[in-house]
Amino acid sequence: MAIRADTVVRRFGDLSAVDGVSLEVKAGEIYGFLGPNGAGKSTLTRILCTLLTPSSGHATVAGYDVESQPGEVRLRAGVALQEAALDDKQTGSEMLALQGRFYGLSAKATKARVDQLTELVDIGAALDRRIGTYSGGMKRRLDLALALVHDPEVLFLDEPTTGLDPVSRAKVWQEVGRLNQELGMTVFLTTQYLEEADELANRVGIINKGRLVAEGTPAQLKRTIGTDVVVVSVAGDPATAARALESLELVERIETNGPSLTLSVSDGPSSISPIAVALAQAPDVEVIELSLRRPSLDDVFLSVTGEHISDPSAFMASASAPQSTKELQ
Ligand SMILES: Nc1ncnc2c1ncn2[C@@H]1O[C@H](COP(=O)(O)OP(=O)(O)OP(=O)(O)O)[C@@H](O)[C@H]1O
Repeated sequence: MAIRADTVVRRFGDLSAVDGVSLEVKAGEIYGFLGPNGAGKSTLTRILCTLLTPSSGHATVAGYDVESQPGEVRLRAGVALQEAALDDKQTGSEMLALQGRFYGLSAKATKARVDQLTELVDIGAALDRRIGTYSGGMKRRLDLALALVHDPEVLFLDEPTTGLDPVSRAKVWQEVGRLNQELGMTVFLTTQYLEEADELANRVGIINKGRLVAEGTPAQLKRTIGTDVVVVSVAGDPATAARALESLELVERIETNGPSLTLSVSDGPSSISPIAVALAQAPDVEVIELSLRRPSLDDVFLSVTGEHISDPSAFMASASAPQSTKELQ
């Protein structure tokens, strides 16, 4: 097992940022740790990378205990955290060489490794420029290369694409996929982006308020929601609309979130007209929007927590995060 967490708790004062998380990640897997801002993703990642000790519970990485054998873990783990510690005045090559020395590689071995990595993370041409001139996407790729210098067994990526534009994001996805497929590297990736977890991860753990609330392959998780999802927005009382829909046999589950109702149904196309008729008959309810789609991981999150993962406050928080205008090029 590449990663094993057993009832890990981390408290900050009265707050349990990680509240009894147990999970296992097999060698060669990409595990997506999905949750909104403040859910506890970075805290668990830091524990697994030996940067923070758990308040209780145990964890191993590559078979070594994160508390009693941190040196062994660090030799086998590569880490790219949200706030990359890059020195703007150095060039990419200088930082990579320094990282090689830090891990005790000879100059020759470092050079060979850097040649291999620059191809892998597509940063070759920029390596001899100062890091201060890099775009946000290039900094992330350099940070990824730095995490890979010592050829780790397990790679930890904490929100690797937050703040990146869609093109840079797709590039990071491609690289992570390649590392996993070509080198068989185990990847533990935290994200607040549903598509990222869906696209990259073999298995996803959903974390909310420090607890693991659902786990499975993206397909398994979505299957728990039903075959199709109908989303209805209403003016008037959503509870009245929900009551009108509850009596329909074809509706398996209803989640109400503000004026919006998310219905799980087994057969979407044939559910639309009975749903529209039931809503038309409900007193003081006006339908603003009615749409049909396939289930997403957000529907899974909504069904286990009662909230959307992508609520506006999450977007506000990420918009004001350090990676803003300058790095978005
Ligand atoms: N050093 C600390 N001292 C006090 N509270 C902390 C500390 N680090 C994290 N927290 C709190 O623990 C909770 C979980 O934070 P964490 O950074 O792990 O969440 P996250 O899921 O990674 O969110 P984000 O996407 O914003 O990074 C938050 O409420 C946060 O404010």
